[in-house]
Amino acid sequence: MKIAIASDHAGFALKSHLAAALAAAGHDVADLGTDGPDSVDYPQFAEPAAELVGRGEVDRGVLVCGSGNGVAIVANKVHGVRAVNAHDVEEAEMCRRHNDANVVTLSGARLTPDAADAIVAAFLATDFDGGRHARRVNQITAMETPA
Ligand SMILES: O=C(CO)[C@H](O)[C@H](O)[C@H](O)COP(=O)(O)O
Repeated sequence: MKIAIASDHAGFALKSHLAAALAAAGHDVADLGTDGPDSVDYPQFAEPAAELVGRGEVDRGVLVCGSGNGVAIVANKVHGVRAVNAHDVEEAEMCRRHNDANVVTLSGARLTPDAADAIVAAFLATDFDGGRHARRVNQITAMETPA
């Protein structure tokens, strides 16, 4: 799977771990930074990664900041993106099954690498249920201004 990944400084350590783990698992990972622990502004990194998802140039996005909230807010401004801040495996599964989420956001401050690995694995492996959920996702898409 093609995956865009990005973080700010507060997500840098977890993002680095996830980028390496996803590449080792055979995914095609586009790491859009940040590239170190120095303080940066999360919109500068989350937006380009989310744009790749919105344009269909990658299959999914993984974004990390201190809480997972800032990058989720940014990603959800991008046309075609449905981003969810997942705190556990069940949330990751449900955001795929019911919301067809294409970006998962994570807390670099609260998640262990093992917990994040499990969340991302569930996010990548879980299919959209469709059916009544497709009707609702279509209503969300209809709210977006044209690209
Ligand atoms: O956007 C956030 C909060 O929703 C992220 O957690 C950021 O990483 C955080 O705001 C960064 O804060 P810092 O004090 O500049 O490290």
